[in-house]
Amino acid sequence: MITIQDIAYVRSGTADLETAVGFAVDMVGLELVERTEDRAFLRADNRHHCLSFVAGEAGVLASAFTLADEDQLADAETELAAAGLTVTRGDKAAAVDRHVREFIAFEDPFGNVVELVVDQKEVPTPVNFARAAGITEFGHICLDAPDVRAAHKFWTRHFSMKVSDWIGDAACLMRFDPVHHKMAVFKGAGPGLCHMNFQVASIDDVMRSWHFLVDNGIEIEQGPGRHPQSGAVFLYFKGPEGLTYEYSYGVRRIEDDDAWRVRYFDPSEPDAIDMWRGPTNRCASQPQLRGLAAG
Ligand SMILES: CC(C)c1ccc(C(=O)O)c(O)c1O
Ligand SMILES: [Fe+2]
Repeated sequence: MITIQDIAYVRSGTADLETAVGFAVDMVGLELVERTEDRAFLRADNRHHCLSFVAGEAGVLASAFTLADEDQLADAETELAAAGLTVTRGDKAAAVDRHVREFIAFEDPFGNVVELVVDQKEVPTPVNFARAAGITEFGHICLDAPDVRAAHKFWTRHFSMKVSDWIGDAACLMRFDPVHHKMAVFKGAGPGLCHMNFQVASIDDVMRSWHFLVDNGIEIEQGPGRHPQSGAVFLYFKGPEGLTYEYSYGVRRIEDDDAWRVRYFDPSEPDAIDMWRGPTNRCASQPQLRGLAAG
């Protein structure tokens, strides 16, 4: 069993570094910590970065989680290889590029590239947010997979993850610490990053950002709304090259694992992911998920 310590970062390719960075800074509000000709690193909290862009082909390159130390990394390497996965150890230059000491990479059963890292660099100075979006931290990663049940099996068999809630066969929300979920899987045609989430300090922040993003002509995918699963007030919006960002406020904590009863939400219900039943542009390509699709 591989014990996950936390989420680390999303690494994304971009065919237009300038635009990708401009959006992450000016719209999302992240701090640009480092920029070279073909790289950019952005942060939302004390992690050196939670999002990096690499100039090249557009699309997510990897999603990363931290492990406690090298021994755990070596054990993870052994366990995943024994499960039949191809596991690659990052070389020194690649580790430096990720601002971690060591890492391994593998593809989940659906082709999502996942990196497990040790000693992600911590930056203790307060974040110099580019705008007052109220971001408090990098909240969660949501991956796409065509078979959410199989993805749940993979993540709970090999990793210290527990399901918090199901949204039918459309989504599985998982936790590895008291936060309701820091990892989710959403039904998609293939691998991909469904979205990356940032927690904000108040409902006012969500609502203010909604107006700000609309005023700036940004595509709102869904929200403002309230997720019945985590209880969080949310807003999804689209960045360049299809990268979806989510702000949310008020995610539930599960302090007593034994007392938590996993719930099952019916994705065909209109309030499956939004108790406020607001409109959505989400899942236009998957009308079978009626509660999650444009209504
Ligand atoms: C629809 C997606 C997977 C989803 C569902 C519920 C929550 C939540 O309860 O906070 C999310 O954050 C989601 O992204
Ligand atoms: Fe989310």
